[in-house]
Amino acid sequence: MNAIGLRTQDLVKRFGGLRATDGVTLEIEPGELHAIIGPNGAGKTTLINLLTGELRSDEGSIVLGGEEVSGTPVQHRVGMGLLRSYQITSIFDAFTVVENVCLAALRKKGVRWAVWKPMSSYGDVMEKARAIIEQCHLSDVADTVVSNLAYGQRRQLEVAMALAADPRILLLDEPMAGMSAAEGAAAIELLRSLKGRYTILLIEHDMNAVFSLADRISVLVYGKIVATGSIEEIRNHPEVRRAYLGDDADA
Ligand SMILES: Nc1ncnc2c1ncn2[C@@H]1O[C@H](COP(=O)(O)OP(=O)(O)OP(=O)(O)O)[C@@H](O)[C@H]1O
Repeated sequence: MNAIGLRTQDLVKRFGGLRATDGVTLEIEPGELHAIIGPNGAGKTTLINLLTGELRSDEGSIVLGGEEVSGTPVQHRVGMGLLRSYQITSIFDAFTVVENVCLAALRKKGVRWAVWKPMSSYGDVMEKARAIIEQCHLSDVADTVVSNLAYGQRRQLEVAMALAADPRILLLDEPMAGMSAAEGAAAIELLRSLKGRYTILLIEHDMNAVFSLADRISVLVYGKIVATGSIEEIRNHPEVRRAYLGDDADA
């Protein structure tokens, strides 16, 4: 397994007087699917931005695959295999699905795409792209121009493009947001098929998705982790029920 782990210790991010990340200590094992849940404004996106390097922490450490990375830029962490499913690379609407996945793979290899060369001339990359597309259940639309995709397919493509860059740890920020029930079910299926092969940090509001996929869950409230544990432990945790699920929650 190529997956790497991630640890944070006493991580702090302040916005003026607000501690959006307030002493977060997390330990994510290689190959684990670890979900982070929490109410709106709890600091989930801020935490992801600290992990990718888009934001700089004020205090604390981030250790990726054994290396302290808290002072390093985004590209260094991408080079270590830390990939975020959106934003890592822009999708070209006028290109097909397979062309977009090829571009993501080429970028990772440091190869610049020569516009006058047909994609098919990048044989090995094309082969890899097709395999990833199949894995992401996008084969039927592989040669479709992205602007014609359904919303859910576009979100699957974002994951496919992250996979094309050979991730060792994937950060997924609400991958099911805005999806229909059928699209959400397809996305859950995709994530299930990726489980164990990559380390995955999943931020998701859809509790069905979280409870059906996560190995462990951490609950973030006002910038602090109030609980980390298995699905059962989180479901039954009194503070979690009070702060997040609602005291009468039986979900
Ligand atoms: N750049 C910023 N400047 C000032 N305050 C910020 C900034 N970014 C986030 N915040 C504040 O930090 C807190 C955490 O925000 P964050 O977006 O990380 O929460 P979240 O858990 O991702 O929320 P949501 O579930 O609604 O996406 C919020 O109070 C937010 O208003």
